[in-house]
Amino acid sequence: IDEEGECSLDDGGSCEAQKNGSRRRQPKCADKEEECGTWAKAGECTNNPNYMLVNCPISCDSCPEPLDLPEEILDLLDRVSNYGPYQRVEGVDSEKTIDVVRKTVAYMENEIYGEDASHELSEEILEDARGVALINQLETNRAAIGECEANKAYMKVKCAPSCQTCDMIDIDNRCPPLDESVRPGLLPGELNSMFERIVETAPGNQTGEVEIASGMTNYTVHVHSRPEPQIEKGQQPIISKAVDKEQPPWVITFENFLTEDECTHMIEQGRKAEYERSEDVGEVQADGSYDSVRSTGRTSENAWCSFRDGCRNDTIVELVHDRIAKVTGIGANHSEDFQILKYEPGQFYRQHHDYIEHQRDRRCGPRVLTFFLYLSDVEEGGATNFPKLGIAVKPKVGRALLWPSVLNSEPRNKDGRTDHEAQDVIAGVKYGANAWIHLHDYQAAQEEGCT
Ligand SMILES: O=C(O)CCC(=O)C(=O)O
Ligand SMILES: [Fe+2]
Repeated sequence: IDEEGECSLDDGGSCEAQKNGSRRRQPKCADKEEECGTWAKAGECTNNPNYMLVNCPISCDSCPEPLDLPEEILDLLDRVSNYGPYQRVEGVDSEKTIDVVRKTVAYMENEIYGEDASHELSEEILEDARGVALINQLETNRAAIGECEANKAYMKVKCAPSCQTCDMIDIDNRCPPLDESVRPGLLPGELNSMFERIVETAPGNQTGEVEIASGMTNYTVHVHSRPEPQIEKGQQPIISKAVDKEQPPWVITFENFLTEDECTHMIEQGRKAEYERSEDVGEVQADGSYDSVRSTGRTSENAWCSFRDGCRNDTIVELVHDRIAKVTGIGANHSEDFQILKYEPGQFYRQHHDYIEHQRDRRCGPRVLTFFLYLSDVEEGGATNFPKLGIAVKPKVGRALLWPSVLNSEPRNKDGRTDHEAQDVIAGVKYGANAWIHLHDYQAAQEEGCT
């Protein structure tokens, strides 16, 4: 402390503490395992921070700076360290954040680890509450600014301790089974009748004048593959798996499904949401979600057109979702957010199927249809090829491609014949968009973290 009574040296706060006359102590910061040092040397602090920063803070050099804080808060921070890494609480929301920390610690000590705790969460899930959903700075801050309510699906699982929702980490608690009385997007037999109706009613396929309904375009439909109608000696179409397997699946394209302006607008929306390297579905996590993994079979970039970036509720984007819903007869709530794709020369997506097995038994149900939109012309390459069907569709601005991932007789089950690939773009840039349509309400399932 200098002559004017001010602290002239930056000594990490010790002088300030002396000056204010407050007592100073460091939160108890200790390694909890003997192997901490060895693990830290092996790089585990960066490879496995969820575990290491909680259990080996000394070896990871993550002990907090000496703090000039009241005893009650220091004590609180020590108790937090039983469940997550040390945190700094600072900034404009620090009062609210400290409140969240108080509630969180009490919740963990009593309702989760207390002697009278009545939950039935497994060890694995509790581990997850400390790992994936550990109490960290970011999550308490988010909880403090009301994110537990505003961003429910994510927060209740990924920030469960701070939102006091650890029971929600268990997918069985979070996602009760779907009400059997809810009508699925397709009943057995409706896949064929849907495609037949789409072909028959395409405005561009009509002879004579047609009125284009509001929000719709004057598209024409081309059939690349279809099952021959199998009509019982009377009138009813035969709905059977045997017939499904004998007959080729539907693949149709739409010309002028989108206007050029709509295509440009969607590409721009993708830019706002930011194109990033595309990923595939990875491994199941303790909370029942699946992580995403980079794969060598898919080298494009994509952007999700979600509410988060104001994309899904963009006027044109909504118009396109509604157009697809009118054509398929399946509500836009059954559709995932558009995944807007960008392929530069040399980029591709190797042979795969869009059906995701684990979703068959989830609230959203499986993907039943892919409505694929071509948003740009491509100079050379970039066709969507169906190797098992001998069909290749070239990109063209405004064109759309529709195919099923499931069987007409069993809309929950995969039709393995609609494997496809995005061939290498050779010259130009290809933009496209996937709308994956599910058997059930995908948007509702997504909001609950149940996909
Ligand atoms: O880009 C294409 O033509 C198809 C893309 C595709 O199959 C996918 O994203 O699942
Ligand atoms: Fe695909």
